[in-house]
Amino acid sequence: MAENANLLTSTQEVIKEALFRLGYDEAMYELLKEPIRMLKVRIPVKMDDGTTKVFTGYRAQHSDAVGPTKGGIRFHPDVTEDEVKALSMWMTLKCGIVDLPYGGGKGGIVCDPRQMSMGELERLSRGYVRAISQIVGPTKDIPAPDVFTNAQIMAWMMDEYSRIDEFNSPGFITGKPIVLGGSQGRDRATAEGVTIVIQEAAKKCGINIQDARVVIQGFGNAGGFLAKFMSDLGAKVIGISDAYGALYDPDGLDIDYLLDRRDSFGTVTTLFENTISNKELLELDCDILVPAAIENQITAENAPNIKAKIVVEAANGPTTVEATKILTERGILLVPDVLASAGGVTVSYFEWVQNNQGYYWSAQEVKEKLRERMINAFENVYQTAQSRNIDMRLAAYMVGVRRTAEACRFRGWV
Ligand SMILES: NC(=O)C1=CN([C@@H]2O[C@H](COP(=O)(O)OP(=O)(O)OC[C@H]3O[C@@H](n4cnc5c(N)ncnc54)[C@H](O)[C@@H]3O)[C@@H](O)[C@H]2O)C=CC1
Ligand SMILES: O=C(O)CCC(=O)C(=O)O
Repeated sequence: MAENANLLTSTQEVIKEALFRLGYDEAMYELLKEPIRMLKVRIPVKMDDGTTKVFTGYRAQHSDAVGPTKGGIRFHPDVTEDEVKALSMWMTLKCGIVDLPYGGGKGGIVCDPRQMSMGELERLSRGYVRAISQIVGPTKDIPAPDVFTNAQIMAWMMDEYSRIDEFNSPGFITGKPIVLGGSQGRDRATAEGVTIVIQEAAKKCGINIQDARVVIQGFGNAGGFLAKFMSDLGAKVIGISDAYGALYDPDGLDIDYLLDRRDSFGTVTTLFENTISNKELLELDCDILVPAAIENQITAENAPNIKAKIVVEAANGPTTVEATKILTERGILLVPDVLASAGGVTVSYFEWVQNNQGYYWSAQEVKEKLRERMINAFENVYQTAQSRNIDMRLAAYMVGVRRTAEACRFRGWV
């Protein structure tokens, strides 16, 4: 049978199995198999050359049974409606796994920010907020950064929403600059969460981080901070990549140097002649492999060739359902995205809480609170997988979907 690389339908397969194993019926699956709300917008933007270009954007809200919806906004040429829907469903699962009072949301704009000026990006960001303003807000749906979006874009969006709302609304969006109500530690939170689960997974597999060889696909917010944290812990980061290629050194790469040379879109390999492909990178001999870029990177085709002992998904959706089965059967511990990358939304939640109370925490406080949630989440998913003899992705879906299903039941929806 051909492999299912459609992010939405493959997510639905696992959600269905998770719900049925938890004892829910077909009606609950019918409710949770798609977002409750999906807005498609067209955004006209005046370009620097005087022309007008019209961009397509989406905002999906998977479930608001538990609380407001929450999730990032992606600027990428490959954004599709199904991708945004699947991403919003994964946010519901993440929030359930780390126990945040949210449902999942996600947004995306089909564009290539690498080809746009700062002025064009600002007008696009503000236009998107105007287009979706009726369905978002601090108590409805709270956006955040994702691929090719950053604190500056969050700042423009917050400013635009505040104008519409006629009120300074820092709680509308997270991942803001600190001076606009951003939280300490949000910029590094995704990678910090990934580092914590790598440490927990390594303990389970008897791997000493200081002896570990690590390969990371993607060198942006998630992959870049992660490479730094892993090399600071004494691991040897032997491979990294970006959208254009990969760098490999069996003796370990100089991460500080590469971070210094990287551009704001996480690109660094274009400065080097001696590169390998992303495909080759994923199959390198290593102990820990971290896909931290985009979806559908580990498939039934290359899963048999993966040499890592642990695969930790910092990216959303990098491994197909079929590849998950192959890796699990091969005895490779796979820590799924909805668990591994939940550090970002966890500190986003902390940011929103701080905005709501108007009192701000120290970096240390944020770090400790994040650590506690990530360790509990890892242990909960790991024990579920062990006790039910299922793979870590299905276990994570079971842990993640349970609270939303319960909330739907108590509300009398199903
Ligand atoms: N930023 C965050 O807080 C969170 C990010 N994630 C996920 O982590 C992944 C990376 O996100 P960020 O680091 O925030 O994005 P980013 O925009 O900061 O960096 C993306 C990196 O991926 C590379 N990349 C893009 N297209 C690629 C391709 N076709 N092949 C190989 N590499 C490619 C880019 O060159 C760049 O190095 C995404 O899946 C995102 O959804 C998950 C949770 C939170
Ligand atoms: O920080 C957030 O609210 C969401 C981050 C996100 O989009 C993700 O975890 O995929």
